[in-house]
Amino acid sequence: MKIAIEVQKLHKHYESFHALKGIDLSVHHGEIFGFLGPNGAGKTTTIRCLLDLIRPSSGTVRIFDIDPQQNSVNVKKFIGYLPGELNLDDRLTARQSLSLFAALRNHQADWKWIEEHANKLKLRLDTKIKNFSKGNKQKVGIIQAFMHQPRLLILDEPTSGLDPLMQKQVLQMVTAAKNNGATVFFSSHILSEVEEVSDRVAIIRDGVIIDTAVVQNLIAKNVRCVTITCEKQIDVDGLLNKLPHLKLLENKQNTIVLQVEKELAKVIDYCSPYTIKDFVTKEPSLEEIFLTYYTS
Ligand SMILES: Nc1ncnc2c1ncn2[C@@H]1O[C@H](COP(=O)(O)OP(=O)(O)OP(=O)(O)O)[C@@H](O)[C@H]1O
Repeated sequence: MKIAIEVQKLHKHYESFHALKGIDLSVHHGEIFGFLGPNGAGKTTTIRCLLDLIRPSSGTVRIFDIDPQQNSVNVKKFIGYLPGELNLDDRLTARQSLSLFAALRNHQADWKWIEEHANKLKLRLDTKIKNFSKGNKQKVGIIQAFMHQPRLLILDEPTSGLDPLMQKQVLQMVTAAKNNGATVFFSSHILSEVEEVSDRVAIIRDGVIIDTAVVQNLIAKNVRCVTITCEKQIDVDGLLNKLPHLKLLENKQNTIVLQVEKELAKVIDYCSPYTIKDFVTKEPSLEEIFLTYYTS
């Protein structure tokens, strides 16, 4: 398996604040890798270290086997990067901005591709940046990241500030890039979008990777979300004492919602004396699975 991004024991201190506490990551060639975490978890700090925009306190980064600290210019040539906060020159139009990005990369802009994608994103190329909303500026950032068809896309919250239709377009661009052979590393705190397009996902919280998993495996984990409604009020404390591995998601009047791994039959046995009126079980979304990581 070829590796596109390899990060080992990455630490970053901002003075006395320990923002990254030994991050290990390994992103395979040609995969879409979602980097999930709540605000302040360390996503942007990790991404900046990948691109050598900031230097880690310790640890190593390799991009296609190259150390970005040793070869920063070369590494950036084959990366398309969307920063979390993009600063564009207000005086330029979107078209002029994109021309500038192409010139900085010493790359001939592919205007057919740009115009096609500007259309899809409903971005007016001849409007000045100063007249753009936050979402439209984000679209310029997205196009500049993708437009030279880089081998590696590093996207910091690419759908931030976009409406749901535009978010979908961006996720389609991510998938199309993968289909053309690119590797995509993108951060997000929106679980559903990561679930939709990623092959694998890492969850970061407080500067620590708490899990890395294949999305399909996570979904296929034998975890079920169970909603049970009884005629009488269920003694939930008794249930949780008896089956301590259950996770109680909701408890409203005579209805409880549980995350259950193996104990489904025991839950039904326990609830039977309360006369079960309704019983629904479903696969949990990534959101429900990860909520347990975020809150535990
Ligand atoms: N330059 C800095 N100086 C001091 N602390 C910083 C600096 N940059 C980031 N931090 C802190 O490091 C932690 C991680 O920040 P980071 O921006 O990497 O998080 P994030 O996961 O990208 O969050 P968000 O989703 O809010 O963008 C936060 O607590 C943040 O306040």
